[in-house]
Amino acid sequence: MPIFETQEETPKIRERLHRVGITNLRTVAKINWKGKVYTFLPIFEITIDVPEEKKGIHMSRLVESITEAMSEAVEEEVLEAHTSLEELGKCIIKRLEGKHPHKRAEVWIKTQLVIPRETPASKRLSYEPYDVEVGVIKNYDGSFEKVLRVKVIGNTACPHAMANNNGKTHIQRAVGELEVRAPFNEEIPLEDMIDVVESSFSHPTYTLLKTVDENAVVQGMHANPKFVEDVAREVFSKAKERFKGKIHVRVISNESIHKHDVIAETWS
Ligand SMILES: Nc1nc2c(ncn2[C@@H]2O[C@H](COP(=O)(O)OP(=O)(O)OP(=O)(O)O)[C@@H](O)[C@H]2O)c(=O)[nH]1
Ligand SMILES: [Fe+2]
Repeated sequence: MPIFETQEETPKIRERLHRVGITNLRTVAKINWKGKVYTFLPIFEITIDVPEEKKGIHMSRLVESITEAMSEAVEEEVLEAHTSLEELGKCIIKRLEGKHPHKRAEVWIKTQLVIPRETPASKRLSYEPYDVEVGVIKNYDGSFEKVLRVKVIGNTACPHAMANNNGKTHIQRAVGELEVRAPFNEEIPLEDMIDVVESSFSHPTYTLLKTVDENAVVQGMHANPKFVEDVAREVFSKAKERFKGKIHVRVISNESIHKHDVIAETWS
């Protein structure tokens, strides 16, 4: 049964589209992260451009590029294939080049990193989850850039209430987001980006807290009161110092005394 390649027809309305493809695709990815193989369950978005004279793209070829990159990893036991999420993204685009003509491509990988941490007082092991997103973009000129995003949950103790209530204050969880956009070969470890955000709150949060650890967090928060603006400024200045690229910071504090949140955002 012949297949009619309707995608190859010329559309009635001739407009170029910069991003067409697959989003919300869930699959598995194995990454050799510093010599240890980790399994991720990421959500992928993969797009290419469509020229004005083409009606559509051959969607299945984008999925093939992802699944083949995965199986290549699994078969070759991921010892050299993908040493980072961005390497995996670039490998998928390289596979796509052999499958589907295009000028511009993007692969976005959204997942969680779980990093072992020590609790502040009892020094127990606690596994801390962080949302991360890696975008690999092949521009029309063939250059590759990447966008790295981390989202970290910390807390803020309000300095204003503390100054006006003999040391008593309101404390809330806060979410810090840091994005760095840089040329592909720039060395920017996601875990360093996470450290920059996590060290800028009144205090980090932990999954495991024994009473002695809880005491340390409470003491630490009160000793380090921060506005949402203070957290954003600190993340921004540390990120500018440590990472070469375009920096974007956004901090939202889930205020414990309001039914709304407060936000602070800045970028280079
Ligand atoms: N361009 C386009 N494709 C769609 C759309 N909706 C579904 N499809 C996809 O069309 C795909 C099938 O077309 P192709 O990918 O070209 O499959 P094929 O022609 O058998 O495979 P090739 O020989 O590699 O071209 C399926 O994966 C569908 O998901 C849409 O809105 N636009
Ligand atoms: Fe096709």
